[in-house]
Amino acid sequence: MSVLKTVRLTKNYGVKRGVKDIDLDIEEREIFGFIGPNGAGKSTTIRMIMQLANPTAGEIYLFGRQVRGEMPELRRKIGFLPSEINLYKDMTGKRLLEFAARSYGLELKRTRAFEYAERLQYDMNQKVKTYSLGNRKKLGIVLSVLHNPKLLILDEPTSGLDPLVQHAFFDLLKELNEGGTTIFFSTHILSEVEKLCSRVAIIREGIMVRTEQVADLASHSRRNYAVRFAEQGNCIERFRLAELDPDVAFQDGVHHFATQLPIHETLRFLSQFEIADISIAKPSLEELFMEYYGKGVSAR
Ligand SMILES: Nc1ncnc2c1ncn2[C@@H]1O[C@H](COP(=O)(O)OP(=O)(O)OP(=O)(O)O)[C@@H](O)[C@H]1O
Repeated sequence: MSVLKTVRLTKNYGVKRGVKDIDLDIEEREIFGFIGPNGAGKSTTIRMIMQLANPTAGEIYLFGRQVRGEMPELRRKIGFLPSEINLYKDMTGKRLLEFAARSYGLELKRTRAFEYAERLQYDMNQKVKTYSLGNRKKLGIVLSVLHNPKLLILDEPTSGLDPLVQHAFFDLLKELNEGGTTIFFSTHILSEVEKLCSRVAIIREGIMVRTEQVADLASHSRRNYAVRFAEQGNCIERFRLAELDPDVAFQDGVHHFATQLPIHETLRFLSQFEIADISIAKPSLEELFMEYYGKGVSAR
């Protein structure tokens, strides 16, 4: 079942670019990553899903129902962590959590909030105005999961968390997911996607460039070649290697290039010449992302 779906979701900020034609479809129990560089449009998309910003065009479906105006019964099934958290500063974290629990008809001590706080090393007895960024984030996280939501939407949840707390937080997310919570989170950090997600959507300059299984990302046809020919020296021009890759480079006797051509075609081309040594490697996930981020990849 689709838990969160957007169809051609678009937001224009006057003449400024927001996001265009965002199509997401997140299945029940997925951990889905929404990755893109700063300013790509992640928060804009999430704010529309959470009805904090009005779409210019497009549709949003939550749990199979189209979102139109306020829908408090849907909101109760969702846990949300905004990228910037504004909270009542004169209250302690505990008071705020009590307040939030009550709004869901729950008693704080009957929720798992104390356990979560301990796992995230969060002292809920301090007043919010004394909080560091990390502590605000921790409170935001506990607030977002307090009511055991079916869908958790997290906008850059790890910024401000130290590595130890991040680790505890990821464990918590995995556990919630195993318990049935669908998770959608935005990030610009690739390793977070690799660690947690089954699928990922890549957004760049307001446009989704790809949605893919994380496991499939590294298995694309592009391969990195390193070739040493029997003939000494730089053979790029002599062997017309730029036909395989205009960015071919020669270093320490080895020719380096990458191509999406089928391997057998590349080898057929290269075997016109005497090869002393060759290695063929899959690109790393990091390289693939840099390609999606950096170059003009056509939207699909
Ligand atoms: N309220 C606003 N008014 C005008 N432009 C906005 C507004 N909010 C966002 N934008 C613009 O929309 C684009 C997308 O911004 P958004 O905050 O959604 O990106 P992001 O992917 O969440 O970035 P980051 O990782 O830096 O948080 C940017 O060009 C930004 O300047």
